[in-house]
Amino acid sequence: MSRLVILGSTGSIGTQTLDVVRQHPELFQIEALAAGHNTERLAEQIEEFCPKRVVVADKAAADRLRSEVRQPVQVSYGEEALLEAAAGGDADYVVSAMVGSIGLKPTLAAIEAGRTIGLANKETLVTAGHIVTERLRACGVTMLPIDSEHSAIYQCLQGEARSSVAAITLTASGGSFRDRTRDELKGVTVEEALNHPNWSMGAKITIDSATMVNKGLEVIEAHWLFQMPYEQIKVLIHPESIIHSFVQFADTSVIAQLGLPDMRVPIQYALSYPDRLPLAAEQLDLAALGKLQFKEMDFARFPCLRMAYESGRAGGSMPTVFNAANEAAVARFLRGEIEFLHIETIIEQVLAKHQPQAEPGLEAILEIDAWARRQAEAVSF
Ligand SMILES: NC(=O)C1=CN([C@@H]2O[C@H](COP(=O)(O)OP(=O)(O)OC[C@H]3O[C@@H](n4cnc5c(N)ncnc54)[C@H](OP(=O)(O)O)[C@@H]3O)[C@@H](O)[C@H]2O)C=CC1
Ligand SMILES: CC(=O)[C@@H](O)[C@H](O)COP(=O)(O)O
Ligand SMILES: [Mn+2]
Repeated sequence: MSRLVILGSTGSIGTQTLDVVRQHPELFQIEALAAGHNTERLAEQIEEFCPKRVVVADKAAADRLRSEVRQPVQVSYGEEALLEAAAGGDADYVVSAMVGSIGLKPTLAAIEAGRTIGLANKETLVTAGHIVTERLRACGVTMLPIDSEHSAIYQCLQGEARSSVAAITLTASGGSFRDRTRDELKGVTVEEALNHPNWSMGAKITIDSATMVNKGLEVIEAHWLFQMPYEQIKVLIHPESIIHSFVQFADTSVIAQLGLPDMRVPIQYALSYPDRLPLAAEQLDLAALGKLQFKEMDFARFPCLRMAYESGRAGGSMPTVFNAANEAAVARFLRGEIEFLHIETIIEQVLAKHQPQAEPGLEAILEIDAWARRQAEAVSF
């Protein structure tokens, strides 16, 4: 029996993680749940999964939740409580599925406490990859990828010598605007941007997918997860999201992982690794699909991917700035304050203003993250 903490339980990944738990009650038990403000959904999760403790973002949410739940559960709020939930209790596994670099500190707390990590929150590795990987090594903790591309690569690498890997390729759907020219991106609405062709995900990652920032974050995530130089990390457009990613080996062999776009597959793999469990989900039918398509990545069409590679290669504090500027810009777009194309302008301007630091510690990372957000908020159009 594995005892789980889910950070971000009310989100897209959180609820799908609970669906996996629902399918295997004999294997997984919920120790604690953490969420932001969606107390209605959290109350339902408490009723069904009986966690010992739950944490929400602030006092108002905690008060609301206390009035909504009938069964005994410890309800607390704020950062300290979040870190305690990530590290405390009898849990052995923490699913890191909050959105944004706010997930960094609780993920580090879980690592320090020796919990196995299932990582959906890619911003954690992008923001502080050098710190997270050093802490994983020092604490002897395993981190299993949940992000679909990284889970695919992880699966393709099983039993393979790292020295035989020539390159890894992350596939990209192209996002909500993949059939539009840059000219046609002027004036697109939030609603249009949130209409992902293949995946149903939270708002922030769906916008990231449309700007190709998501793939950029994933390139940096792959660099840290697989200790792979950027020259060996490639991106290919694959509109169907059936091949979740693939590895090319020295002997020219290619191993890919395929499946319908269903995040419960990589989530369950991360929870059950190294075993594979049955999952009540639709089967892939290649004959019914008939064909799969691929297209070279166009870096001029998607400048955010170019900026992500540049930030990743520069290293140090640059990926922190890339991520934080994007988070603030996406929030502004979702609030209706800026145009879609302003997201990339903001990232570019904030990156240009930054004085890079080579090996920032955690305090410096948090300050740089906050600085980049302030700069991104201040860009006017
Ligand atoms: N969705 C997907 O298919 C995939 C997602 N990912 C990554 O997984 C992560 C989560 O994505 P997704 O599930 O789509 O996002 P969602 O927006 O659907 O969910 C985010 C979760 O984080 C919680 N949260 C937000 N702010 C706070 C806070 N201040 N304190 C505590 N909890 C907070 C939300 O709580 P509440 O809603 O209650 O406020 C919610 O539970 C992201 O890093 C994303 O990039 C990676 C691959 C695929
Ligand atoms: C499901 C998942 O892992 C997402 O990160 C997904 O990859 C988004 O799709 P694209 O970024 O390929 O549009
Ligand atoms: Mn992904």
